[in-house]
Amino acid sequence: MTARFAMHELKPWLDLILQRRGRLVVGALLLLATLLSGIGLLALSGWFLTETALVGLLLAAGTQAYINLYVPGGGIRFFAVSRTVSRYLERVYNHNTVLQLLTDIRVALFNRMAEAGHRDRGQKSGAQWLSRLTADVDALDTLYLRVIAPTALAGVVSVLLVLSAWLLFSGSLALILLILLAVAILLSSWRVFAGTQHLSGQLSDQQEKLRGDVIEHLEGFAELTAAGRTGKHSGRLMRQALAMSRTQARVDSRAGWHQAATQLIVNLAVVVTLWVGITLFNQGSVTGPVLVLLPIALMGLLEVYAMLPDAFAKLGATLSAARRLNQEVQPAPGTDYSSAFDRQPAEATANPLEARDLSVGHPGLPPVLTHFSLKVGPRERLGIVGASGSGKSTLADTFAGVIPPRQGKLASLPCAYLTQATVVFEDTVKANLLLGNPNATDGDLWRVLELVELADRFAREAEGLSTWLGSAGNRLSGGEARRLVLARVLLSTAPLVILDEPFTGVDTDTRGRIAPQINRWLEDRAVICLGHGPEALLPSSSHTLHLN
Ligand SMILES: Nc1ncnc2c1ncn2[C@@H]1O[C@H](COP(=O)(O)OP(=O)(O)OP(=O)(O)O)[C@@H](O)[C@H]1O
Repeated sequence: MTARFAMHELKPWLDLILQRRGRLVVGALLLLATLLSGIGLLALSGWFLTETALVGLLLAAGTQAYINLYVPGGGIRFFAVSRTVSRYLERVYNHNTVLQLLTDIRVALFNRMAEAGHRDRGQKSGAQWLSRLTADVDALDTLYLRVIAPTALAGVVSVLLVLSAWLLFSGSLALILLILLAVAILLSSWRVFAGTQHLSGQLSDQQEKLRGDVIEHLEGFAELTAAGRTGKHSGRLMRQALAMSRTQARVDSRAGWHQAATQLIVNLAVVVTLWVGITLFNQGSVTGPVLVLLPIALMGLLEVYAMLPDAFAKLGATLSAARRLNQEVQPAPGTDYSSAFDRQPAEATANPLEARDLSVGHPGLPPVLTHFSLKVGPRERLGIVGASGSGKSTLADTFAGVIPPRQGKLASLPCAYLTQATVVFEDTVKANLLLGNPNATDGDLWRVLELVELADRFAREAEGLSTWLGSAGNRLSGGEARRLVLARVLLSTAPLVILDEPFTGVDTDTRGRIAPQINRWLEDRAVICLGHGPEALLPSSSHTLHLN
């Protein structure tokens, strides 16, 4: 990846980060104050020790000499205190900034994902989403604190030390230091990035894959155990983990070598400065204490240089994170069918749903149904039946606006949609139901639970409507979970209701009792019900469409 391409991937996120440039500048100044205090402390202590040693030698030789202990002593205390205080403030302030950046990035990401439409969201596993929304976002939020601020700081402090060398020592030493420090910065930043970018990106992909596979392993543990495959499966995970740690070791080794080389160059700068200083001292151009001041200050510079290789070794992973997130927020080419989908306000159309010459299908795949036209009138009951794979759910997803139509025109009033998948959120019964209608009262919730024959089930629980349903509703049976999500959809007041296989997992007797009640509950609304056969539908379908 070229530098320009790298910048292109990072640009939207950098623009976002730079919106807080006031905080970034204050944070960088606090970092600078910490570093300068550290360097000041080292340099002044070195100067002071040398001065006292020289005065001691003079006194021992019987020569009269004196030293002012108070001014340098006060300076050393000042730097010791300012270093602690600025370090503390810098940590608190910059970590606060990073948390604010994290919020900005998450909010921007969610907004842009919402703008980009639904697309093929369902094709990614939960683990992949977890990776996108945590690891990838985290990689971006540390960009400022790990990469931008320390690099800028290393540059500024290096320039200050070069200027000091020029003023205190000589122009030629300043030139040599300028070259050595520039090489050190390039080596610990750009060279590390160039040498680890590919590996670091690979590492981030391996981490995402391993995380997903481990979650899948845990989720499918019962099935794997029943099939006697846990050993083989975990062996595969171990091999993946091993490959990942090998990549990590290669990244660390490259960063380590560059770190060693950087330290060598800075130490070389120290030796050169000392050597030039001794020559100048012998010529009487500098005093002994000033001679040690600059080399020790250069050693203090190592503190910030040491941070760079590790940060730049992770930059490749940050770029892959940015690339993945950019893909998430941009509509994929050829999948923007927004013009074909027209969700009109309730009063704009007489019919809750009208489809004309519609083609439906999943992005990137051939359409499942073509030239499909349909009108659903107010209070109409339409049944759609078809064999497995005939395209019922794809059609329902299109009607509900989850996937855009491939061709044709679709106009629809707002709808309540019961998908084929039973999705129960890790929350209470009440919170799960209120998703269907946030204005529903507790009385409404009990009524709809009564309708789907779950009221007794939750009335028996000590917590009633506040009963916690566990991860993915795992405290419910399959049929109970289905009836709960059905209740959620029934609570909605949308004029159109789409029910995809509403009774999956519900026994025939219960289905026979609750289906007529659902009919009455939805009396005023249009209903599209989809299933494999007529028995899966609501009993009162006014007509039934057959898909092949
Ligand atoms: N998320 C998806 N991405 C890509 N293809 C899909 C996706 N979901 C379904 N398909 C494909 O689209 C076709 C229609 O599937 P769909 O789920 O609409 O059928 P269905 O009639 O609802 O089947 P079933 O009764 O088994 O639920 C199938 O060939 C299926 O493989």
